[in-house]
Amino acid sequence: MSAPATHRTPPPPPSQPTPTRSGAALTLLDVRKEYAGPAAPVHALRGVSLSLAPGSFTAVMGPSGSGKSTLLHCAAGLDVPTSGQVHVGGHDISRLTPDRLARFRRDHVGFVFQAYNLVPHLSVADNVALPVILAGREPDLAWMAHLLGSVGLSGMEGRRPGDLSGGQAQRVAIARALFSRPTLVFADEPTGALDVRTGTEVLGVLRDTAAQLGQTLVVVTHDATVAAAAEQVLLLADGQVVDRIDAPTAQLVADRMLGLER
Ligand SMILES: Nc1ncnc2c1ncn2[C@@H]1O[C@H](COP(=O)(O)OP(=O)(O)OP(=O)(O)O)[C@@H](O)[C@H]1O
Repeated sequence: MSAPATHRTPPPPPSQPTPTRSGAALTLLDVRKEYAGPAAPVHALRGVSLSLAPGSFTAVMGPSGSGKSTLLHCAAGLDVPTSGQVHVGGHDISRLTPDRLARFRRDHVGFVFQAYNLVPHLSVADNVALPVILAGREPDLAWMAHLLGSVGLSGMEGRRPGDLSGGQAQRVAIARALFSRPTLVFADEPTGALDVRTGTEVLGVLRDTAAQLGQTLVVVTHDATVAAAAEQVLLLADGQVVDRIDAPTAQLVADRMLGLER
């Protein structure tokens, strides 16, 4: 990945180098996002450029309101930037029509939310298969069995979400996100609703399964321990990437975050 900082150096100035697009799983070029505010527009992203290598695991951290979720949503095709480009597999997805963007998400993106977003009256197996069924495709049941085994849910196919612990429910959400074999997997605070031990286990499941499948993983988190499990951490402040930490440790991430919040 090329992003705008070097290993363990002070934060760079806000201007960011343009990364190369060749061979990257995901490239953002000068992405800006404005929302209408009550008085003035809110500048949620102010020119983010980055490039993620295929199969890499990146954590995104930053103070509340710094633009983390907006960044994830623009990169995943859940939202459209006001300007700038989002390249996936050589295509700029930032200017697709809503229909084509929906098809892009269905075929290329897995998303894990903090609140699991499972359908309560459907079984574990049906929750996992739902996006594929809604896309009009036949679910691959052998793949389902493999995936549920990988996330530690073998034998729980018939349970309803209400009969699962928080950690189990998030494992179902992870299996659902990975079931269509997406190239990009995004997770917004996937451990935010879990206790520390369960969160660590669930994150390990997400990281290991995505690594087995060669997927590019991007996780937004407030937790320095979660971020330290990534290969690199991007720090956002006021809508810009202001630092990057390679080979992060929890202490290093916590220290840099403290620096940002001062
Ligand atoms: N739909 C929206 N309409 C108007 N403003 C928005 C909208 N979504 C986000 N914002 C604003 O954009 C800025 C960035 O929000 P975003 O949710 O991306 O930040 P965040 O870093 O993910 O915050 P948190 O850590 O609190 O979840 C904030 O000022 C927020 O209030």
